Amino acid sequence: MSYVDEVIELVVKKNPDEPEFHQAVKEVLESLRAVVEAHEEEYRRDALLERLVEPERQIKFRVPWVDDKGQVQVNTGYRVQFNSAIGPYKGGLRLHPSVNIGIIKFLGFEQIFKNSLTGLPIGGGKGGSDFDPKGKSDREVMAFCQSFMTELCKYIGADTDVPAGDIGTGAREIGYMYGQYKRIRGLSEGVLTGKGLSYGGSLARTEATGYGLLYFTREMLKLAGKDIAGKTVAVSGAGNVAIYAIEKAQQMGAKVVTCSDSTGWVYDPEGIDVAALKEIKEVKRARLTEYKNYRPNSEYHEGRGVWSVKVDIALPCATQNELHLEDAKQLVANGCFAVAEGANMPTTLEATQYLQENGVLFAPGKASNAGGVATSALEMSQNSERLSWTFEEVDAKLQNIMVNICHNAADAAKRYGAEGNYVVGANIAGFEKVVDAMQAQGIV
Ligand SMILES: NC(=O)C1=CN([C@@H]2O[C@H](COP(=O)(O)OP(=O)(O)OC[C@H]3O[C@@H](n4cnc5c(N)ncnc54)[C@H](O)[C@@H]3O)[C@@H](O)[C@H]2O)C=CC1
Ligand SMILES: O=C(O)CCC(=O)C(=O)O
Repeated sequence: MSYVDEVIELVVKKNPDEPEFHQAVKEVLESLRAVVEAHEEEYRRDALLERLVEPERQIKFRVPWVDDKGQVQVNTGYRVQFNSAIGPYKGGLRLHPSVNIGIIKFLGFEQIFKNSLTGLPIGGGKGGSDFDPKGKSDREVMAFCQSFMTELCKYIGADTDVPAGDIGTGAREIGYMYGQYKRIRGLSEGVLTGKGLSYGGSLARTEATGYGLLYFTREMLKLAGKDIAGKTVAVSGAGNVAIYAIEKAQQMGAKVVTCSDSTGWVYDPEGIDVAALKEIKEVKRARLTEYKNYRPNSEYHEGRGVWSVKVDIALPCATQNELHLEDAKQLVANGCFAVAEGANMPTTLEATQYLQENGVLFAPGKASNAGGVATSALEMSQNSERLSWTFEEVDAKLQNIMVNICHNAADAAKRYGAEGNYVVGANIAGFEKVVDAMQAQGIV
């Protein structure tokens, strides 16, 4: 059996009931076959892949808090510090009822390679809790965040582990967590990113993941001799990534006709009204059913269906495994020629394979959504030098980083005979730097 297959089997055996983690490991290791075969003796001797798939540390903790009725609630908190070979652990905190250790491990594993691709010195980590901020009062969210940080603060710091937002964790939650960290540790330091602008946040961090996705997509299309202007686009999700992806796509001259949340989706033939979407989701924290009040000619449908619309480009920006094989078939049948992931692992392995086999340009999230964490690293730099850069400065660096990631992934794919395959290219380019750092630091 090949070394790659042995390690995949080991991961499944050692981590039962963690299907998302298995999926992420499979996707990465299978695309690294050629690199691993070229260094097999050395990697086997050093148990390099076994070390890569084993988190350096997993922290799991109780999060008790009191709801508005005076009832004590108990959630579970997690932080997986996966790999610090190239820098302090870096990655978001997900607050969603579906969170479990397998989901945090898949996200932390992906984060290692994504962070490496940014070219900045950040290692991979991820955390979160099964707490659901939906429908909670501000006071309840604050009570949860303070309790969560009371435990988490023992394990993080500006030079050790720097969490940020993810699903369910936005500016409000980061603010409450930062306040509690400072109160307990007495340190005003860049321990979290995605902070508010009044206390150390970076301009353009809010927009960064969505904007970065479009900078990457535009470059990938350019390398294929295509242009984004004038194209029709389907976006899923209606959160931080989706909103700013829609905004930037429209600034680039494309028309985005869909968005979705966990209960339904919107089709707006005239193009999504971003101002309305921001008001519904960022201000009112309401459902997409409200969208029709702003745009009477739009349609709202219960359930899923974004991928059934005829578009040129698809940008999944909601959550993992939201684009299935049947959706991929429908997209191809409708003439879609590019799919770029804004979310983490939104496309199943079978759907990815089908899209690639049918000539669709496919950008994996670890490359195309890396603009968020890259800008978080820029926020860390600003915090360290106690300076704030302008929006234009940060945005220019972000554009540069996304263009570089696109070229590095394309070049790595070409080097290993897989021209045009951004999954293979991103995994190889991300892996090479991490492995180099791990080998240089000895057996740790
Ligand atoms: N916020 C960031 O900077 C980054 C986020 N990501 C990824 O992007 C994705 C979206 O994250 P954010 O926009 O930050 O979160 P968010 O909480 O702002 O929005 C998430 C959106 O996805 C929808 N959603 C969540 N679960 C769903 C489900 N099971 N079915 C359908 N829709 C669902 C929600 O209704 C919401 O519209 C996630 O996969 C996240 O890991 C990746 C890189 C950076
Ligand atoms: O900004 C960060 O540190 C983390 C972003 C994140 O969680 C992600 O890239 O998935």
